[in-house]
Order: sequence, then structure tokens, then C-alpha cells
Amino acid sequence: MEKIIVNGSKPLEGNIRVSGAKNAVLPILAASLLTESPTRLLDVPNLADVGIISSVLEHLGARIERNPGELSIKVPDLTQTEAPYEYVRKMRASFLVLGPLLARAGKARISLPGGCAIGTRPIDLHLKGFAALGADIRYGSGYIEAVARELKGAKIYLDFPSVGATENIMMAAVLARGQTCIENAAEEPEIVDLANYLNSMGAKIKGAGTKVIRIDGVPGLNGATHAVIPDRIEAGTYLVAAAITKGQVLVENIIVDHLKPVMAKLTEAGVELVEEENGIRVYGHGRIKGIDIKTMPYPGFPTDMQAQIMALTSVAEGTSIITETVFENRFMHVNELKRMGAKIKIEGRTAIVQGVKRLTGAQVKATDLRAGASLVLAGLISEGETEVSNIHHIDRGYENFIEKLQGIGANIRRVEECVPAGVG
Ligand SMILES: CC(=O)N[C@H]1[C@@H](OP(=O)(O)OP(=O)(O)OC[C@H]2O[C@@H](n3ccc(=O)[nH]c3=O)[C@H](O)[C@@H]2O)O[C@H](CO)[C@@H](O)[C@@H]1O
Ligand SMILES: C=C(OP(=O)(O)O)C(=O)O
Repeated sequence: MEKIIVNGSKPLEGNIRVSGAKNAVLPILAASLLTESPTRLLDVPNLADVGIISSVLEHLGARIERNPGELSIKVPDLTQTEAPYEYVRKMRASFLVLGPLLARAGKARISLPGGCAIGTRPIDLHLKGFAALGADIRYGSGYIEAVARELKGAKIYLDFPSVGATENIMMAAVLARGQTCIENAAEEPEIVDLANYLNSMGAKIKGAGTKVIRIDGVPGLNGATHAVIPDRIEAGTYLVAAAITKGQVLVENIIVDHLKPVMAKLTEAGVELVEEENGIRVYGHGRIKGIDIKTMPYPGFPTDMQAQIMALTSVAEGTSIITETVFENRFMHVNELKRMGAKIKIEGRTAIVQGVKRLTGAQVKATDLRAGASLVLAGLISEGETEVSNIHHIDRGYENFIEKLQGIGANIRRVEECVPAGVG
């Protein structure tokens, strides 16, 4: 077991480069199951989650060639149509292979993903979509079985603009007969990246990035080469790292439009952000001002940035009100931040953060990916040493996290955690 040691240090300075987006590459890898032709993906981040979905694809019959930042995939035949518990339990996004399997093989058997630390995360909207496309859905022994002799285009209204349901349904619909229309679709940039990838393979998708997506089914897809978009959440995390340490950092490889909701709130908090040709330069001067945040589907403030922004507001001047509307249990970082001296009270889905002048280093535990990132951010400005355990969560979504932060002057390292004799 490893842990991260951070020492609150000087302002961060220099350039930091954002990697390809985890939440774009995962569905894109799943979509590669839709064709027998070779596909090539560029700007692929080296993340634990990418390793897991690659293993799922290989289990289903994919041949994958790995090069730094690149994956070449070929799926001549689907040798399996079942994604067992051992994969899905490691990563919920494995469930995204259901749509492609149904479209290409006419059947799929996938372990139910279950809940996770941040919420129960049901999959009813995915299944409602597949059923509307004509699939017969059955449950049993912890698995979902979906079968369809032929998928037929349909009108599907999502009760909530679920990112995963929009992606899964879109992937199933590209090979369906006729037109599918997804209403109240998620508008996240990762949906657009997936649609661009599918269209470059010959799919006919219009409206991705808006509330209504229309998909005209085609008989088959070709191979394609596609570069994954930069990770807006990783970028946002580094914007906060620069701001919280009152540093001066150029965060490179950003699509500025994707960061607008985060930039608007940082600006409101008094952080100076300057758009440059190759990124955003952050000047963190003066004390951060308290801000109110409500997480919402895109283009609202991303839930995946909520924990990191809470670390920032915990040392802001005045009170901040942070409301989480997307996941019902995404405040697990609060108790850990409190161990570092933050003053935070939770009332239902709202956290009331009373800014303090300083935090102090402590032993804390990452409970999920972004919670882990928020504790590291807090550690960057705490007095003394912070030890973050359970860092496998962080490895899911941040490529070279330690090395990148060291590159802008952070006093941070990864060490092997000593397990006391007789434990474990
Ligand atoms: C791999 C990936 O891209 N993960 C992202 C994706 O997760 P994911 O695709 O799982 O998130 P969704 O947008 O589906 O979930 C949003 C909300 O809808 C609910 N819901 C979802 C599906 C469903 O069938 N029924 C239902 O009730 C969920 O429980 C949650 O409360 O979008 C989230 C919201 O931006 C992000 O936090 C995750 O980082
Ligand atoms: C919640 C996240 O990811 P996932 O949906 O893969 O759990 C995240 O990236 O913050």
C-alpha cells in the first residue's frame, strides 16, 4: 500500500500539462468494440481506469497494442459477450460496454455495477434506453442480460441528463435501424468527443453537446484515428492548486470553453486567470473570497470539481455554501478536511464552509478520486505534513500526479505505507 506525503510549501510556479480526459477515453474505448476494423487512439492517459477497461475489452476479444500515449485496438470477433463482476466491481464505467455489445453482437451479460462511495448510482436510465431500442432486459444473480435480434431507432427521454446513459444509448443506437432521438441528453464535452469519434468511424450523430441528440443508424462502422480531448477536471484541479498556494502557473493543454464554469467561480473567488495561446495562466494573489457553488450537469459547475473547490473555500475569507445536486453522498472529504482544521458543517446536500486562516497537516484518507485530490490540495497549504492514504483512488484519474505537481515546485512524494506487525 502506498501513500502520498505533502508538505505545505511555497507558492507553485511553472508550467503543468493536462493529459487526455479519463471520462472521454473510457466510453471511446468501449465504442471501439463496435467495429472489426482497427482504431487508433491518441492522447490516451496512463491511468488505472484505462488499464481496467482495456482488460475488459481484451476479455471480450480485443487485441490492444499499447504505446506511450497511444492505444491501437482491433476487435476481429467478439469472443465473449459477458463482462463479469471481477471487472465491473473495479470500475463502474465497465458497464459502458453494454451498448456496443448489444449493437454488434445482439446480446450482452454484464454484472450490475452497484453503488459506490459517492452514491447509489442506478443504471435504470441506461436500461430504459436499451428497452426502447427493442432490447429484452433481464436481471438475475447480480447480472443484467440484454438481448435484441435487431435494435430499432426510438425516441428516448432521459428523466435526468445522465452522462453514462447518454453514451451507452448513443453507442447502441449507431447500428440500430432508423433514427434514435435522445431527449434531455447530457451535454458534457465527453459526450461530444465520443460522438466525434463515432462519426469519424462513419456513424451519423447530430446534436451531441445539446439536449437533443439524433442518431441515424448505419449498417456498420469503419476504423478511425482519434485524439482524446484534454481532461477538464484534471485542468481544474491544477487551477485550484495554483490558486490555493497563491502561485503563478500556466496550465497547458486546455479547451478553455470546457473550463468556463470552473473559471467563472475561481474569478469570483478573486483568482486572476489569463487565457494564453497554449493554456490558462493562474495568478493567485491575496486571500481567496468565499463563494457559493451548486453542482449541476454541464454546463453547470461539475460535481467532479466539488471536493477540490471545497479545499479552496476552506481557507477563503468568509463563508461559502456548496450544494451537491448530482450525487447524494459526495461529501466524504468533509470529515477528512475537518481533520486538517477546516470548519465545515453539512446540512443535507449542502456544506457550509467557514473559511479559516490556515490548515494543519494530518493523516487523512482518500475516500474517492476527487476527495483524494482535494486532500492533496489542502496539504499543499497546510502547516506541517499531510499523509494521504488510499491513494489508489487518485491513480484512477490523475496521470503522473506526483511528478506533475513536483514539476511546479510542490513538496510531495509517494511512499510505501508501513503496515504495523500483526495487521493485515
Ligand atoms: C466515467 C464517467 O464519465 N464518469 C462521470 C459520469 O458518471 P456517470 O455517467 O455514472 O454519471 P451520471 O451522469 O450517469 O449520473 C448522474 C446522476 O444520475 C443518476 N443516474 C444515472 C444513471 C441512471 O441510469 N440513473 C440515475 O439515477 C446517478 O445516480 C447520479 O445521481 O458523469 C458524472 C456526472 O458528471 C461524473 O461525476 C463522473 O465522473
Ligand atoms: C466520479 C468519477 O468517476 P467515475 O464515474 O468513473 O466513478 C470522477 O471522475 O470523479
